[in-house]
Amino acid sequence: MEEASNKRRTREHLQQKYQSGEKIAVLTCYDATFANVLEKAGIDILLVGDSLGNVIQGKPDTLSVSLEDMLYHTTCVARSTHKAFIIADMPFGTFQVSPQETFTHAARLLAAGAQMVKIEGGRHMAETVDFLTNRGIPVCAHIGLTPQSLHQLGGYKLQGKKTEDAQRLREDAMALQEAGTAMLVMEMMPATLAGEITQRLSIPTIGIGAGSICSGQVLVLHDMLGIYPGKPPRFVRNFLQDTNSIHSAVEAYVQAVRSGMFPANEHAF
Ligand SMILES: Nc1nc(=O)c2c([nH]1)NC[C@@H]1CN(c3ccc(C(=O)N[C@@H](CCC(=O)O)C(=O)O)cc3)CN21
Ligand SMILES: CC(C)C(=O)C(=O)O
Ligand SMILES: [Mg+2]
Repeated sequence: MEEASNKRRTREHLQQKYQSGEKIAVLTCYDATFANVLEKAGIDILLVGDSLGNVIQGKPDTLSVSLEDMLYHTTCVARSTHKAFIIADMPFGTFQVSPQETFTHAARLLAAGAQMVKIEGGRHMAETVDFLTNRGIPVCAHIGLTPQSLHQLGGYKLQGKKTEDAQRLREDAMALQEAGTAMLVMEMMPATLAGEITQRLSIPTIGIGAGSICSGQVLVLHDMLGIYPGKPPRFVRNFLQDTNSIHSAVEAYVQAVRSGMFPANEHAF
């Protein structure tokens, strides 16, 4: 019934999927043509990620992606879709200063067509999540490997390996949920830790390099098509190599996420 509907997906649709135990399939998307393919292939959520700094702009990291960049790509994705749920990343520097300033920036992303914004960070972002949530802006939080903290973390590395780091991530997740977070991305964390957090929370979790127990999965589109240059991270699977079109590759991804076939142990930590 839901799949037949031509209306824009809402948080209620996602909540229904989450409660029925159906896995949520997410991919990043930055432009109109791919957005159209992804929507037709049944992707639940299109994430306009700040990974566009790497993938679209050819930068070494996401740190210099601007709000204007995010607004432009969010507009492209929103304009060309009619039912996909769209989340936009808040880029580095636009959500750290104050909840008030963050609201102003997040409101622009919603005006550009996003239904939810994503913010990197743990318990220290709880106040901002609370502020936005109470003023009409749903927030997805992002913990574990938070690429915007590259220089703080010392590289794109697995997070939560030490007992005390794992405990901090558990507490971050609880604090963010408490503050009203609608969804939680967990990146590059041990599968057992991400699974434990998922079972403890009452909001959907979306994993990337966080094992198969999460409520859903996300990958960077160009990674799962095998066209991003360089050695892909361990959590990436190339879905294009066994099919003959991008549409089929994306359908295979949706199917693999829904059936629990992706991620396999080889993609997890
Ligand atoms: N194309 C692309 N894909 C991504 O997943 C991605 C981006 N860009 N840009 C922003 C961040 C950066 N991310 C990254 C980048 C590198 C690794 C990586 O090299 N992982 C290694 C392990 C490194 C280690 O533990 O020391 C791996 O083999 O998984 C992981 C995530 C995830 N995000
Ligand atoms: C990989 C996902 C979670 C992301 O934040 C991005 O694409 O920017
Ligand atoms: Mg991002």
